[in-house]
Amino acid sequence: MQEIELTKVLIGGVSQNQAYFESDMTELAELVKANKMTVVGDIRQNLERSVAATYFGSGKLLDIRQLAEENDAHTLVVNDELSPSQIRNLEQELKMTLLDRTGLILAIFANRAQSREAKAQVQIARLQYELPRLRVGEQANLMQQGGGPGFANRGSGETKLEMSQRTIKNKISQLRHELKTLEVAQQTKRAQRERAEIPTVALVGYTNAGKSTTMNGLLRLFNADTTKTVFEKDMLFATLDTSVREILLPDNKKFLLSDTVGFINKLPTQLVKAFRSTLAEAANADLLIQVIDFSDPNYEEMIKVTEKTLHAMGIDDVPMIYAYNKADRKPDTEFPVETSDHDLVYAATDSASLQLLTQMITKELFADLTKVTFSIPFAAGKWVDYLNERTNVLKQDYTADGTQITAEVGPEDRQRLADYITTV
Ligand SMILES: Nc1nc2c(ncn2[C@@H]2O[C@H](COP(=O)(O)OP(=O)(O)OP(=O)(O)O)[C@@H](O)[C@H]2O)c(=O)[nH]1
Ligand SMILES: [Mg+2]
Repeated sequence: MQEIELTKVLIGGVSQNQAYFESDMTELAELVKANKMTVVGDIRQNLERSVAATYFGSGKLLDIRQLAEENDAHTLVVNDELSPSQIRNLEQELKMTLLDRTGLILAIFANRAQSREAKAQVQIARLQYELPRLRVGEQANLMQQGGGPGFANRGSGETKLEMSQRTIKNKISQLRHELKTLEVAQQTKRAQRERAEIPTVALVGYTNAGKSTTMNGLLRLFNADTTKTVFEKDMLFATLDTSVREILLPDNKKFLLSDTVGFINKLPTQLVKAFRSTLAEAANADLLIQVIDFSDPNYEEMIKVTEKTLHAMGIDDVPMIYAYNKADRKPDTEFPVETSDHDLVYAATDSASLQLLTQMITKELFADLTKVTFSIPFAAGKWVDYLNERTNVLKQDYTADGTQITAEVGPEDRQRLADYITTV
């Protein structure tokens, strides 16, 4: 019963005349929705600086109380990360449950995490967030009971009311250890792929920009097996796990494409750290595609947030294509258009757009391919299979001595098959 009531929330924020306050609040409402709660009221206050003890000024607290009663709301979600004492004071004054932006994002991640790795990462982040907020007594931390507004009952499991700081710290190191083991397995997989020399591309960007839709579009265009598509939805943080898929192009070139977790303004620092290993796919990629929701008036700020987050993750030196998506929603915008070598305007739902994106990816990944003719004796026939499987074969003739084969190959293959080269 209580849980149903807790899903009705008020959202609130203190504006210090920030340029992006309005869109921040809209985003907060979206986050609330993504956490399966309903916004029934909205409170804003213009202050030079938020109040140290209670975030809002005292007059505003009365307004909030009234609005909460009128709308039967028992939870207040605020747009900033509050200090533990601010949360405590507000809960006491308002007789409401308080959830700050960080707590809300952590809650979404906790409810949405699927894989063991994502679950462990999110749980570490949550425990780090809770550590300074541990409380004893009757108002004790709702989140730990699993029945709070933030976290659904399933998931993290650490439900004891009085979990001591030490227990939490132990739990964190245990989870870190578990994560290490999982990471080793991932690294092995990555190393295998690297040995196979298949170039890798990672889709990165702000949450809801269209990364998963782009991935699925490319899969539908080039892969017969459409069971490999990933989850896409108009919801913040639809994707929490990295998925890697092979894209095989008609000319036999192939690359691996990964879909990754989206970023958001004020992404909790605990999560940035937690997701570093998930984003290892992006860090090790040969090329990043930054997907941008071009139809969002705030897209430039979203690019900044993405770049800042990538930088915080130590991902700085990977070449990037800026893919301005959802052009179909932007009036008077022509698409698909390659605006420069590293920029395109497109729609992930449009196949001509996906073809253009593929061309740009191909140009970047396979720039060092050259046309080479090999003469391969029958005894070395396995190399004929090798070339047919792995490269774009342009011509193939069978002669008395063996196979004459012309293919587009990279420097490694040229070296590997150097003995058989006839013309370059
Ligand atoms: N009109 C239009 N909608 C799009 C386009 N690309 C994506 N969308 C929609 O945008 C929403 C978000 O798409 P996703 O692909 O799930 O976004 P994402 O970047 O993977 O988001 P997260 O996983 O949350 O980080 C979905 O409702 C898509 O249908 C596009 O080119 N045009
Ligand atoms: Mg996604």
